[in-house]
Amino acid sequence: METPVIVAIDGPSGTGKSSTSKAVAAKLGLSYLDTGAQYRAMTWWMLSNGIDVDNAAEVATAADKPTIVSGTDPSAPTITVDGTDAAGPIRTQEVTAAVSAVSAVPEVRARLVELQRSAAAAAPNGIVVEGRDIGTTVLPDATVKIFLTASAQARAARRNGELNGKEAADLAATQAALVKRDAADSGRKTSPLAKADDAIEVDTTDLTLDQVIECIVTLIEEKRAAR
Ligand SMILES: Nc1ncnc2c1ncn2[C@@H]1O[C@H](COP(=O)(O)OP(=O)(O)OP(=O)(O)O)[C@@H](O)[C@H]1O
Ligand SMILES: Nc1ccn([C@@H]2O[C@H](COP(=O)(O)O)[C@@H](O)[C@H]2O)c(=O)n1
Repeated sequence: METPVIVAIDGPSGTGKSSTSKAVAAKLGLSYLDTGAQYRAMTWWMLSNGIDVDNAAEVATAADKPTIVSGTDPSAPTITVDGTDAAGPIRTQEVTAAVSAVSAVPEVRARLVELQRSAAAAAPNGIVVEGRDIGTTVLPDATVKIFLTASAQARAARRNGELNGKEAADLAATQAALVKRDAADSGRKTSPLAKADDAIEVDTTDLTLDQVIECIVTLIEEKRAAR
């Protein structure tokens, strides 16, 4: 049997990590894990349980309380918190605004990194794991490490495109929010958003999603062939 392939995909917000990772995993028959969804799930639980997310000590004490379970099928990824489907609630603005503070707390990271490593170890054919510190901290021995980037303008336009005219989104405000979250994620002490030294950087600004997927599938296949 072939050795499972472990793919780490990191990068700032809105660079295409989720869309790309799901498609690459589906194409190659691998599992898929969205670690951002786990930090969001932890944040949602904190907000729902009256924890002051700006009080790191309070967050640290509560970090081992919620039971967070991620389903790793790339065609139907799931996330539950204490048995409740959290896929919708973790995408609210309230959670997005609070998640960087919660994810900066070392006790939160320790708890979730353990879950992430267990998911990778349990994936029968291998896994694509996306986040901010997968290549640097969670899976430093990953077979392939990718660091996705894109200009802040392109990322904001992509995010606004998701709204399909449902809301009159202000492009400048979207961009400012993305840049603010990236700064918080890059500036924290524990496992900041960073490119691993051995990661391949792919600038997606002028690439279509299909081109990015193809590029990463090719990189993985080349690595596999060379093993
Ligand atoms: N290369 C691309 N060209 C155009 N649109 C793209 C490209 N890649 C992704 N998108 C779109 O950009 C949006 C953001 O992508 P996605 O959610 O995959 O990014 P992300 O890096 O996972 O974001 P976050 O870190 O905030 O969760 C989605 O609407 C997606 O369809
Ligand atoms: N490995 C990771 C993944 C995510 N985070 C934090 O979660 C936030 C939400 O991530 P999305 O991918 O869903 O946008 C992100 O802004 C980080 O604060 C993390 O710390 N480490």
